[in-house]
Amino acid sequence: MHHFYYKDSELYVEDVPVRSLVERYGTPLYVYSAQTIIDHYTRFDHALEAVDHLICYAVKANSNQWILKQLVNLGSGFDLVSGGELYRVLRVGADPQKCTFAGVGKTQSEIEEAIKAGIYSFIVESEEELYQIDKIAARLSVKAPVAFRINPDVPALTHAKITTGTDLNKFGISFCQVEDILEKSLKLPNVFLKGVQIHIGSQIQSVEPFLLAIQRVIPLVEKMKKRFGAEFFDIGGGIGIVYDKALESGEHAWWQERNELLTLNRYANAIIPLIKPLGMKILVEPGRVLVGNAGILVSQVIYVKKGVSKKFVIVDAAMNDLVRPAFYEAYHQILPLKEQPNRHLEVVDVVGPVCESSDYLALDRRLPEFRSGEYLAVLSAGAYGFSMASNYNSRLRPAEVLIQGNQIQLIRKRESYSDLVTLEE
Ligand SMILES: Cc1ncc(COP(=O)(O)O)c(C=O)c1O
Ligand SMILES: N[C@@H](CCCC[NH3+])C(=O)O
Repeated sequence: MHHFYYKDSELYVEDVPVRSLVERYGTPLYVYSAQTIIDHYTRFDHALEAVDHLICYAVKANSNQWILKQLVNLGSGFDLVSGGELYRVLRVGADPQKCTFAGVGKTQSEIEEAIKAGIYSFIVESEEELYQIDKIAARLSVKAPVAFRINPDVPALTHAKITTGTDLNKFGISFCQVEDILEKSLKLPNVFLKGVQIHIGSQIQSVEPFLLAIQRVIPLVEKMKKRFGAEFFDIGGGIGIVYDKALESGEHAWWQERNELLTLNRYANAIIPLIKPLGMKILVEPGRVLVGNAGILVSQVIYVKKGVSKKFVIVDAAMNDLVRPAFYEAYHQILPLKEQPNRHLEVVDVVGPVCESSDYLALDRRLPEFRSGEYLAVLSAGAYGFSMASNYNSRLRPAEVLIQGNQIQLIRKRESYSDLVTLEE
């Protein structure tokens, strides 16, 4: 579900023609729909209403302050993985008591910053980290809240690079080591057990891996509640979204819930019978499912090149702007800003100007013929799009605009050449 659709053959975001945005702000340009984020958050919140819950948005998915502000206004908490993310959420008025701090490599200064900010809980990923938190908390004369991230060793049935819950991954404490570390933690004077967390991966498209992981850890979670006073069970994020037919050309944007999709309701209905009997506060850490389909990346065709074996549509957005295709062979739907029903379809690679053969947005994609100067939209780019962007090849990172109804807000300016070098002076 999202608010991108065609009207009179023009691509719109909410009440605004995308064309008017590129004329004003240029390309490449990230365009977000605020209403889509609000709708997703609200749906998730309703879907979980049978349990005492807190949604902690995974800031890494899209960390623009104005996006975070939308989520603060909705009452969201935040899942953080760095001091930088903590800094961002505090700046936009997030309640630290709704923030968790995960990540395998929290530094001393990050731990200190999080304790001083008064976060709800650390999500501890190793024994050494636990001792470090205890030591820093002692120095600050406080008791720090900790939750253990259990690695349940289950397959997430997703891309290997975004699987996190098996013993081959660096994340969490192995299922079989948790009790031993828990016993040790009880002897530490400056930490106390607040909860348990799992997060098995990202872009998961069926409910089974979630069920398997939850079922696997439930006996341990119960024990941690009854014997050691854990108050929350954080079941992580990872819910996948639709990338292939995010918007069917010619159709209205409100795509129907299709049977095969892992919808928020389906997810909630499947897991609630398992977690409700625990009587604990349930945390979820969604990133992609809240913002993924709320953003597009708009780009202009620079050249069309007919090679011997392939035809290349060369655009002004590249892997530095959206790395997912290069990094995960990810599929993002591509649409013209202006529908041209009379154009014939052809198979092309849509590529950027970066000097890497993996710099592509689409490979062997059947698309309506594009001509230089025309615009296209790469859909479902709201999560892990700008937040993973870089300045590789000394390219300037794109501007970002947020739309709500007919309101247009430039939420990040396009970088300039001087931005590239200011920190080197
Ligand atoms: C600890 C943790 N929580 C939440 C998320 C959010 O994941 P997703 O965007 O797939 O919901 C991630 C990223 O995979 C993560 O590492
Ligand atoms: N960055 C990844 C997801 C990883 C999520 C963080 N653990 C993506 O674009 O799909």
